[in-house]
Amino acid sequence: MIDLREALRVYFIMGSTNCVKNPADVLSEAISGGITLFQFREKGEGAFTGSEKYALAHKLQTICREHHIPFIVNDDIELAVAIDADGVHIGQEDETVKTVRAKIGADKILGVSVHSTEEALTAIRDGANYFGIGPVFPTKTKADAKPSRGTTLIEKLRKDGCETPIVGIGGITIENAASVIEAGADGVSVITAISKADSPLEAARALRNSVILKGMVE
Ligand SMILES: Cc1ncsc1CCOP(=O)(O)O
Ligand SMILES: C=C1C=NC(C)=NC1=N
Repeated sequence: MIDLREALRVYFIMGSTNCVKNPADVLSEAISGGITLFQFREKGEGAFTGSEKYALAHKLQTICREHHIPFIVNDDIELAVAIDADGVHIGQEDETVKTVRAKIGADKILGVSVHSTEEALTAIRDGANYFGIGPVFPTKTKADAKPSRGTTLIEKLRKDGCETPIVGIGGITIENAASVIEAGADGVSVITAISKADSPLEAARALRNSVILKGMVE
């Protein structure tokens, strides 16, 4: 298993509907800019389905493999298993953590979105490897996102002694990313900040510089 705390540092998420340019080009640029992990999230209005979704997933997975970047699939467990993704990310409304862990096996990465201490405890008990916590700041990307809550829950979990790797999500930009790390998250995950940038490469690089602690190995 990779060192998840490091892998979560600059966590890029996207699907075809988030991109202005060709998704493969956006991902390649983001990797060149220094993202540390990628999540394929093909969801919402106009998203691919079926064989087109599989084809795009495989194409983006190939790019990640070439650069040794972990490839995570959002929600679609069947797809993740079919293409041997490095892991999956699920929300509270998807299958249970227990069921998903059984389907993907012990050595895959399993991320879970949590919105409370109770959800976090259950996720850990059932085999989650990291938490996605948000929306931290207001976001327009996820239509049904809960109200943004800042870094309150991240700080609370850390104060209560939670050691589980955490990534913040929701409205994170180059300007506010450092505050999410300072609150105790191991990394930041973004869609818009990179996928809609004129230069996804420059955006990824700037985001990385804002969250990589000075002195850490580049
Ligand atoms: C998938 C998801 N979950 C909570 S907010 C969000 C969307 C984050 O997108 P952006 O980085 O563009 O705000
Ligand atoms: C909803 C989400 C929350 N957190 C992460 C990391 N990914 C997601 N898709």
